[in-house]
Amino acid sequence: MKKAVVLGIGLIGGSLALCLKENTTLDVHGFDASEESIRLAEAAGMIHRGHTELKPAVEEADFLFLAVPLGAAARLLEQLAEFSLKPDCIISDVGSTKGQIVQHAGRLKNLGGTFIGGHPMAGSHRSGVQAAHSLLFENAYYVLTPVPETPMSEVQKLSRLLEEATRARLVIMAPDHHDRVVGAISHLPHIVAAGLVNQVAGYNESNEWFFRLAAGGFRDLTRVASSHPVMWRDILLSNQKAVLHLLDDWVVEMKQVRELVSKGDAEEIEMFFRQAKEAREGLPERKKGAILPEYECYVDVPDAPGEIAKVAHLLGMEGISLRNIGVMENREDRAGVLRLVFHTGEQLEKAEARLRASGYQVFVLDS
Ligand SMILES: NC(=O)c1ccc[n+]([C@@H]2O[C@H](COP(=O)([O-])OP(=O)(O)OC[C@H]3O[C@@H](n4cnc5c(N)ncnc54)[C@H](O)[C@@H]3O)[C@@H](O)[C@H]2O)c1
Ligand SMILES: O=C(O)C(=O)C[C@]1(C(=O)O)C=C[C@@H](O)C=C1
Repeated sequence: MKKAVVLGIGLIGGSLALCLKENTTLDVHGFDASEESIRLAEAAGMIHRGHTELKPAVEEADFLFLAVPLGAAARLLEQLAEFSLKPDCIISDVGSTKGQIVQHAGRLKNLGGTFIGGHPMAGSHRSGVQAAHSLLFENAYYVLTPVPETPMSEVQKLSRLLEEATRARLVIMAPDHHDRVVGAISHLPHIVAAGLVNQVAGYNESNEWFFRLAAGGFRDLTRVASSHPVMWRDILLSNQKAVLHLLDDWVVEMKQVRELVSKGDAEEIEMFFRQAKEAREGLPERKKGAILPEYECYVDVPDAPGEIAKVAHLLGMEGISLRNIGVMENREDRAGVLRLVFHTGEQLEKAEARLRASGYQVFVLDS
């Protein structure tokens, strides 16, 4: 039986291990510096076998996946270069930037097997093995970044395995191209979200109404500011050039808005928002979930006993059936947010109207 080892059983590594175990015939091993994560992964049946020592974990491996923060991934690669891996072993990673790690692997002349950079474009602000789930990558793009020297047969082998395991859409990109694009749609937004939260947190220190009044807009826009600081530190450090360029453009963009506001230019201000709305509505849809698209909304509820039952009862009385219900944990204060998923858009609309009529605040996100 062929062996796959996931190094780092957190959100992404745990999800990948689950996918490999559920959807392939591979013997799936997990390695993590944290004994607790390995214990949890074994207990949840995420892996066939867990390790906290590297050498026995990677021996005889046919596939190795590095799923640790980028700084740790570079150090793990150096350690792997000291072992004699199987010559046909494929080593990949899931890191959010690709240029630096691909270059690093290329320089490690003793590294056995073939290294192919990888990055699933799916994730969460949550981290750790407890946040892992097997549908995380479904229908998401999964980028592979081979270099010209990488044998095509190995790229195909990895691509087929990942497609089978994760049901993601595999795409191939040059590492630098990947870093420029992902810098704009992921790294810059994370910086903006964190900067905004820090700015408002500063105001809130002397006046706590700032956080208390924060509603959908602030919360939607800043969800990702709850992400793992070490992971994001490593992402910015490993994508310095692209991020600096993007930040310069962002400053120009903000200066332009400042100018419009300072001039009181109504027409141009409206145009600024109109252009963004049109562009946002043109984003390609990403349908998640087994087969069905998600018809979902978020409802603010007081964090009190019986609140979930009250919402479910209201909907039940209208004959609206729920496909899924979840409690979001991203509220710092006393209220909570329920995520409701319906089978059809019609049911979603009906539920929205019913809940609003009963005084609930309902948010429907554009897909
Ligand atoms: N979180 C996301 O949304 C997301 C999405 C795509 C890719 N990624 C990338 O995936 C990688 C992992 O991120 P995550 O969100 O799964 O993080 P995580 O914190 O959930 O998991 C990381 C795991 O690695 C372990 N670990 C850390 N250093 C280690 C070391 N030296 N040796 C062994 N184990 C070690 C930790 O104990 C933890 O279990 C990062 O490189 C990140 O850039 C993250
Ligand atoms: O959904 C989130 O919370 C994420 O931040 C996921 C996200 C992203 O920016 O889209 C974060 C980093 C990854 O490299 C890929 C995906």
